[in-house]
Amino acid sequence: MSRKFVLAAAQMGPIAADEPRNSAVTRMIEMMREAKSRGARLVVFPELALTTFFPRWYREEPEWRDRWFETEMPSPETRPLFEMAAELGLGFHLGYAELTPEGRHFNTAILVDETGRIAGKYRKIHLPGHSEHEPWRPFQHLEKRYFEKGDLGFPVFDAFDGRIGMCICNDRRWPETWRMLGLGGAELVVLGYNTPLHYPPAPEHDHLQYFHNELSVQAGAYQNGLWAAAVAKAGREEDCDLIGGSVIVAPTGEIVAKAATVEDEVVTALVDLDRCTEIRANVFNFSLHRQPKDYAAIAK
Ligand SMILES: NC(=O)N[C@@H](C(=O)O)c1ccc(O)cc1
Repeated sequence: MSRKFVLAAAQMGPIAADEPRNSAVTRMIEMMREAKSRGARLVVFPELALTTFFPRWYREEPEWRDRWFETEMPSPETRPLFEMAAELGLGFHLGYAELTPEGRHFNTAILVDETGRIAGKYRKIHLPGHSEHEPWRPFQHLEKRYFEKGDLGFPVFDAFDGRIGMCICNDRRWPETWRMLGLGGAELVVLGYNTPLHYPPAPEHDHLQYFHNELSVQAGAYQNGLWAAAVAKAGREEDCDLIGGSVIVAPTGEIVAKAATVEDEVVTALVDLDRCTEIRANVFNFSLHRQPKDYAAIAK
């Protein structure tokens, strides 16, 4: 049985603060049709894909925070994505802000299969930024204020005839994320990001933002012998420039597709999950070559 399929990365341009969810959903549905017309089986949307990147603002009112969160999935506004998935036979990955019935807030991503069923969920573990207002910054990065650390670990799901893992944005910079997913048997890792071009704590690194994105994703893919798709919300969003550069990366670490704009843009690649063994049976054959007894400090 061939385990080749077309994977689509659906980069999104900016979402304005006053852009309603149904507008973002309409943009996504258009990209689902585009992905399907190119033969895709799975389309990957960014982190927090339904709204603007609200952690850039400090506001104390709980009602202000909660308006960015989804209390159900699907909801009346997001159901069209699920219906389109089932109609087209096209799975998707979606990042959104999740408010649970118990009142917990997470930065979440789901994997939806070709029948429109939720096949997996992940809640972001490496929350970046800060939790208090820092007025010296030109914009805030308050993920540590508005979200709780994810509580689901790094799960890997059986879907698309393979093993699929997820992570979210800042998680991609951490080798532990990729190794946990690799140890879970992931053959494809999908993720979305909102990465500002300007990094206020170390502006001398601003010119490295695209490089660090590729460096992290290519290393994660190669060192664990898996495919990866990293998908941006990009462009000038409410006076904050976000990088584009969405990529699909092979288990060899090679970039096989890359977005060229900072707008809504679909890029596709033919992904053969069986190619993971090129790496996993050789240089990164975990059972032959890993030395976990010497890695104790990593888990402390
Ligand atoms: N949404 C994210 O997780 N974005 C992060 C990233 O790109 O890794 C990030 C981390 C620190 C910053 O000051 C800004 C952005």
